[in-house]
Amino acid sequence: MAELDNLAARLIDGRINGSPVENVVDLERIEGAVREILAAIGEDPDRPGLKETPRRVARAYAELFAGLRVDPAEVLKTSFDENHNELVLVRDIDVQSFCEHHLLPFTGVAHVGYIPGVSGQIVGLSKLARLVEVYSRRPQVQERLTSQIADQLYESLEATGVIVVVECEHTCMSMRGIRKQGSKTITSAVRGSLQSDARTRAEAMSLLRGGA
Ligand SMILES: Nc1nc2c(ncn2[C@@H]2O[C@H](COP(=O)(O)OP(=O)(O)OP(=O)(O)O)[C@@H](O)[C@H]2O)c(=O)[nH]1
Ligand SMILES: [Zn+2]
Repeated sequence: MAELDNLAARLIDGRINGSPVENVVDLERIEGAVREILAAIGEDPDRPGLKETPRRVARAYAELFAGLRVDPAEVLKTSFDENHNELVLVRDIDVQSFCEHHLLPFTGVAHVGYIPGVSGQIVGLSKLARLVEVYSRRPQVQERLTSQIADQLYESLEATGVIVVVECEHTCMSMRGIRKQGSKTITSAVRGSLQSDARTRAEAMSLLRGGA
């Protein structure tokens, strides 16, 4: 498992640096736990329809929680010196994560923007989406997901400012519990000049809401 500690994320295609993620988690342990859950809810884990289920769930979990084994800093390691000093914003990055309270999915979008630092270092746009992926593919709360993305970007790029807005629907609120469908939770994290300068922040907010 240690082999994964420093690998860059290749999570969007279900692989980490070319290795299927299922090769690096304890599949048998997950399988055993899933068998237990099936038995505990009153199912027969050995009936034909469920026989392969623990194995399938284990492989699915390996993929869904692969972000735990990836160093987010690695994702942003490749940067370019472009001398660009204004806002770069990628809107509507798909988010698929799991609330850590119920291990149920929450899904939606993330908008990620930054103003490069004095050195003008920029990163490939896909790296912003990969950063979202690394932090999403873990047991999460939406607030932490949002601030982790912002903090990593701020730190790794030595950015002047960062803005991250995440909008998600939580199935733990729609499928169970209070059962309210369609409600969206919106969280934001701003750092640096995007925190201290209201005008810059307002401009970024307008862009991420679809303005020009
Ligand atoms: N702040 C925050 N809360 C979340 C997130 N995901 C799930 N939750 C909430 O976590 C809380 C857990 O509350 P508990 O009272 O411990 O658990 P519960 O009895 O299952 O709560 P109910 O969902 O109200 O039935 C719930 O209110 C969930 O809505 C998240 O990303 N951020
Ligand atoms: Zn939940």
